[in-house]
Amino acid sequence: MFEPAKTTYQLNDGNQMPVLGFGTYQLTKPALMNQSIQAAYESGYRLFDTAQYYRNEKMLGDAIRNLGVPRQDVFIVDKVTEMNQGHDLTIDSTNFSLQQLGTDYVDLLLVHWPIADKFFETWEAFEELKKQGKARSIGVSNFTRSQLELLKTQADEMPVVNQIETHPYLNQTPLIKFDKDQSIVTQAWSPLGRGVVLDNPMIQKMAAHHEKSPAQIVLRWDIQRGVAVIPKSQTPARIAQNADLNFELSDDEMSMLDVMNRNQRTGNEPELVYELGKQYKQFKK
Ligand SMILES: NC(=O)C1=CN([C@@H]2O[C@H](COP(=O)(O)OP(=O)(O)OC[C@H]3O[C@@H](n4cnc5c(N)ncnc54)[C@H](OP(=O)(O)O)[C@@H]3O)[C@@H](O)[C@H]2O)C=CC1
Ligand SMILES: O=C1CO[C@H](CO)[C@@H](O)[C@@H]1O
Repeated sequence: MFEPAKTTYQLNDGNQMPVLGFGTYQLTKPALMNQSIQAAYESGYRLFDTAQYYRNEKMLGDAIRNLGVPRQDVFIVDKVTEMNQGHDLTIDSTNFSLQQLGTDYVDLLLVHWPIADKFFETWEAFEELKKQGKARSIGVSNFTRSQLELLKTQADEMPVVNQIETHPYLNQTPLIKFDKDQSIVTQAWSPLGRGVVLDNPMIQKMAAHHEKSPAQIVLRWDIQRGVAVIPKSQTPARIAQNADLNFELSDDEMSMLDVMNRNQRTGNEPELVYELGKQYKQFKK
């Protein structure tokens, strides 16, 4: 039985993280943010995903406070943007993010993208923020296997979450397996491929069969393959629909979804972003 408010993954640091979360990228108007967070909370979402880059932390913090629920009832994910990486900037910008959100801690703090020239010092700052209780859990986003292996050579503690782009057209099966072997929970960003995968005829056929929408099929596939999801919608009916995942895909349906991969990204290629950091390091020498 999938009950959004109660279904969680056990993280490697002992904390629990909801399997379902709500993405807030591009929600930049207070009224729409309020309405969307209210609808999401009522539908059972407890995790809310933001980033310094989204310029909406204050708005999200206000919308959460407007719910009138205890702080511990929600799970806030924030991310330190490329520009704010490095030891001191990570600490300072996170303190500013906490002020913007109006909270003493985030439940999960992520390195938004791996940047070569700030790689280890950023993570050191993350470990300090965790010790100070400002981040209950620490993780990364858009890290490849080789970047996780590199981090392991110096990290005192490894990330507990890797938030990556994954959907049926970018299934990321090898990285998800590697994450799992390292006790890292994979969280899918753009789980709906920003809408692109919803037109797939085979997904539509499965949706008709289950009397569900294509979005529900894709989100259910993620949950059944052990991946956490953070779909975004500003449409109340879709917000509710994306949390209504109480059905099961057969093994055959799971296999069909598993082989739709086209290596098709909606966002940046993590290795390229990382390499740019390397080039910048050379340039500064
Ligand atoms: N770590 C990272 O680098 C990144 C993290 N993220 C995070 O992941 C979240 C989700 O990814 P995002 O890029 O927003 O894309 P999604 O894959 O969640 O797709 C969002 C789009 O799908 C539409 N949609 C939502 N639900 C349905 C539905 N049931 N039926 C039809 N269409 C639907 C939305 O429309 P509408 O809103 O109009 O309803 C919107 O256009 C972000 O909001 C952000 O929090 C995203 C990108 C990168
Ligand atoms: O979180 C994010 C929102 O989307 C952007 C555009 O694709 C990404 O670059 C960024 O990582």
